[in-house]
Amino acid sequence: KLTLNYYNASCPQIHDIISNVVTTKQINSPTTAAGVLRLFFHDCFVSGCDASVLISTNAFNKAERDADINLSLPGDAFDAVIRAKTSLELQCPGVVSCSDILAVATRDLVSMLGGPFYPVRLGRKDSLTSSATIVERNLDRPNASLDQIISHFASKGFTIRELVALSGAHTVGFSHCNEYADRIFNFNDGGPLAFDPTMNPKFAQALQKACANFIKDPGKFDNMYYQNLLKGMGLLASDQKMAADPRTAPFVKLYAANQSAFFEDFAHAMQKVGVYGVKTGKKGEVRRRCDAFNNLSV
Ligand code: HEM
Ligand SMILES: [Ca+2]
Repeated sequence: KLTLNYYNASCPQIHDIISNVVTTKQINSPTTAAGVLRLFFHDCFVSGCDASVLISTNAFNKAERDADINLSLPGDAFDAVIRAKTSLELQCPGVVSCSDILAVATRDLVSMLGGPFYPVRLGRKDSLTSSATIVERNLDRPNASLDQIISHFASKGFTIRELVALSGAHTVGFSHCNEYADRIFNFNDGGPLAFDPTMNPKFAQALQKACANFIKDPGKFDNMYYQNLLKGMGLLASDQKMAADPRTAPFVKLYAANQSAFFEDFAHAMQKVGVYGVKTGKKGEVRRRCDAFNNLSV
């Protein structure tokens, strides 16, 4: 139901406006791109790509963004979308949905980091609800088993190959220490410096020293993530398991060896994420502000 030319008549400048705003934002705050990519994923996997993650909590409702797993989504990512919305409201008031902005901004930022460019179909409506309570059951934690993650992705219609390709998003951005501390300290109660044996020992020891915000390569979207997994240098336990498991390892090896194959599969899977659970027609609205429903009494 979504189309490439949805705003051709109502807001022909949509692509220029979004791309200008997010480019400026990315230059001033280089962590924006990874943040927006994660924000998009956390939006789409929780009740579809409908900007439900952008809603602010108020006295009557604890919104998705205040669910524990979303607290580490960076403010700069939200800010990028809000800035694009502000600019669009000046040029084409009340026309472009926040969920479409998030989808286009994500694509623009991925390609700005050197990742693939892919078409984004438009016409999503924004959600009429946002509830913190449904978030955790729709997103995986790094300590989930690969069985859990695979079956969760399958339940949303994503194949194992698509799971491995989408996880390549972890080639950019960073992870807070608490997300992998259980792998580098006191692993299986083996003492304070015991680490997960699937990790490269030098890597584990370096992380123990530096256990702070660990920068991978926030600046570039490439297939390093898969090459690192093969060297035991995956940060998250869930990622590292993909290099060892026979169901996922063939794809990890393929993408580590062949960046074009990764880009092609990633681009395809991102388009699929982008139409997951979208709302059209009366099932949603075009929000005036991305952080609040139009009917402020709900
Ligand atoms: C398969 C299950 C997944 C798990 C368990 C997972 C878990 C995580 C965790 C724990 C972090 C670190 C957060 C922090 O410390 O702030 C992270 C970061 C990130 N995730 Fe995932 N993730 C998964 C899938 C995905 C997918 C499918 C995408 C996008 C297509 C994605 C995009 C990102 C990005 C871009 C970051 C870096 C964010 C930043 O630098 O601000 N993740 N993920
Ligand atoms: Ca959503």
